[in-house]
Amino acid sequence: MSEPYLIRGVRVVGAEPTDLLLRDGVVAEAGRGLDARGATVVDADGLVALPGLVDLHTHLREPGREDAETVESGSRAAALGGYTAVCAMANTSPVADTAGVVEQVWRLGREAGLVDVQPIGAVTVGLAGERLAELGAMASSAARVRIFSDDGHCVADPRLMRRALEYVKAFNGVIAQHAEEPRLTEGAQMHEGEVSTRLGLTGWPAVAEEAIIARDVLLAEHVGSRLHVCHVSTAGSVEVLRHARARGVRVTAEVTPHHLFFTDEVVAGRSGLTSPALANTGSGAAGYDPVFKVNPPLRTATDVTALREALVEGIIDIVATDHAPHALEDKECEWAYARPGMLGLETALSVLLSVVGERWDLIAERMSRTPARIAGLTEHGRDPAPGAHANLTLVDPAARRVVEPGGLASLSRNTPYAGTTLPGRIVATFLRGEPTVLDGKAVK
Ligand SMILES: NC(=O)N[C@@H](CC(=O)O)C(=O)O
Ligand SMILES: [Zn+2]
Ligand SMILES: [Zn+2]
Repeated sequence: MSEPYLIRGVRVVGAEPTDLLLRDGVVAEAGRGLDARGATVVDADGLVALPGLVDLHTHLREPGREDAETVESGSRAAALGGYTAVCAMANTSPVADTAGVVEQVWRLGREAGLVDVQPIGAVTVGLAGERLAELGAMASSAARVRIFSDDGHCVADPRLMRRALEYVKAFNGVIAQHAEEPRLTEGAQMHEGEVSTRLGLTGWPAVAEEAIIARDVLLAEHVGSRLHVCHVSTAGSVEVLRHARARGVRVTAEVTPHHLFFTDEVVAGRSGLTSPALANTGSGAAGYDPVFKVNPPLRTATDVTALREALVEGIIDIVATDHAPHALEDKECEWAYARPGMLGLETALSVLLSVVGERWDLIAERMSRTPARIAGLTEHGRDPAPGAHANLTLVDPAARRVVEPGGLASLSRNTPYAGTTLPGRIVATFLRGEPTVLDGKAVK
């Protein structure tokens, strides 16, 4: 059993300061002026406690690309970002399409012991989009997989998608779709629009995303299954989701921090929004910087505004990082050859703070409670109150920091926020009452 911790004077989800006693993995007591009784005291004056953040969309790269990230390094990045649980995407090598691979990832997560690593299983064998993977075996494995995704690829075949949705109903699973009609994005390099025309890069049209979401919400409605939409990036997608919600379709959706923050203008070397958070964006001044290459691509200011409004309104349920580490040789090369994807775990909370301000209840809802519910992670996503598992993070909202790629715990360096000043700092994170981060540093 872990030693007890007394967190002194913390504002739980922004409320009036109180003390929290963490003992035996749970919040044992809450209230002012608690007796330390041998517990280690953490002075949390001015800090806000949030339920430990839960990321529904993380790429950990193990097995296969341990040079870019491992379960351990990604877990450390997650803890430093305030996370207590992450869902690990299946596009590893080998692909997480069998009980064996998901159990391996799950076990590596337990060994690292920094966050709960919940593996996501592939929908199709090898992500090839041809036949269903062993969904049932992954669900009944030790990893207890409930989310399935071919992320990186779209399950483009409508009949396969239908069968996957039907199959996972038996164990209340969910299919997380990377919505991209592949025929509409062949050779695509960035968002299709004014900027792509100016730069002479092949465009990735918004309709390639919207068409798949429209199809999938209709399929989910038809078979009565749960659908989750990964990294929603366009205003049109928000409208499709709004329509589906009104019809009572069981669909949830995520947006990434980067789609809330950047526009396609950064590809041309300019910041596209007039938000003060963007005025100090330090990187990308030269244009064509592959750090901004991502799938789906960064969109227009109209899209960013629609995504922000949808997140506040709840049409988009959660923020998920799509943390996508890539080795130097895959990113520091010509735009066309660079892999898509950017880091996210260590900056997500700060980015959301810069976008929505100190709306702590909204932040807790979108970054912890709802993602925990979608993933079925019952030990997570509960506000720190007596009886709850002691999975929480302490944030200093007054702190500011300049993001330095070399200072990140991720093995990769592809952060789009290099040189950017962001608000907020994670001071401590606790997983079942044990600190994984203290004084802003990883404990192990
Ligand atoms: N987002 C990305 O641009 N890349 C992701 C795959 C994905 O999320 O589609 C990756 O695995 O690198
Ligand atoms: Zn994806
Ligand atoms: Zn992804």
